[in-house]
Amino acid sequence: MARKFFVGGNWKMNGNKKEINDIVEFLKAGPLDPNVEVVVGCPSIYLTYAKSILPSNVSISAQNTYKVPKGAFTGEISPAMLVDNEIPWVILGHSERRNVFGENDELIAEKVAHALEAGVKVIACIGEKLEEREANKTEEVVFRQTKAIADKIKSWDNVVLAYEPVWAIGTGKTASPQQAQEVHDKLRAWFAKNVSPAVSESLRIIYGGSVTADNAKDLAKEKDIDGFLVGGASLKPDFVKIVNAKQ
Ligand SMILES: O=C(COP(=O)(O)O)NO
Repeated sequence: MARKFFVGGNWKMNGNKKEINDIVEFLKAGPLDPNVEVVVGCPSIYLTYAKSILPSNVSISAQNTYKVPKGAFTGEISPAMLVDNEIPWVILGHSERRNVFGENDELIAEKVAHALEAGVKVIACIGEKLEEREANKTEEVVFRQTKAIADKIKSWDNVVLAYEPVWAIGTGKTASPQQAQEVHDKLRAWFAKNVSPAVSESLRIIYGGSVTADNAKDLAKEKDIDGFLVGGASLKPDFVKIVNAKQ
């Protein structure tokens, strides 16, 4: 079964209503490859506003949720609140949640499990730091991060896995197609051994880390790269070229 190419935009803590209007305009103008699933990750406060003006061929994602439906967790939002507002996706485990806000594998896995149980689809992020790659620990790290999630969830049907090497995020130092493909291939082999051959084959594993209109086409040619999670470049019209990288 062919895996539908998936391109996520991660706006991070960026945007205001005017800038969101501008983004929506270039998404509407496209034209977006109809064979690509496009999802934009929007700051929580703008989710319902952005959803109300996005074109129908672009879906929307939160950038984080907590691990329980409700309670005394000041500042947090829950998957139940996303469902209540018809927000279908959430990004979880982003390296900035891990390294800036101190989220560990266990918490991220609990968040992923709870979001899926609540009916929210998940872009689950993993990736090694520069010092871990330089110490030849890339596989050890991404397998550990992935296993933590696999140990808590029953199905990968509503998960897209984003491999985002931390050393490539926001740095302009994109992983080469070979570097990214190598890790995606190892991850797919990990799923075949530790989850199932069917999940290994059907799971979309996308790459994130300084993806641009200039490098997206070469990355998209790699057989185990099923799309992208794009930060900075998702705020600009070139994001359309990244969506269309397979054309
Ligand atoms: O964090 C990222 C990637 O960000 P950049 O494209 O800006 O490297 N995606 O979630």
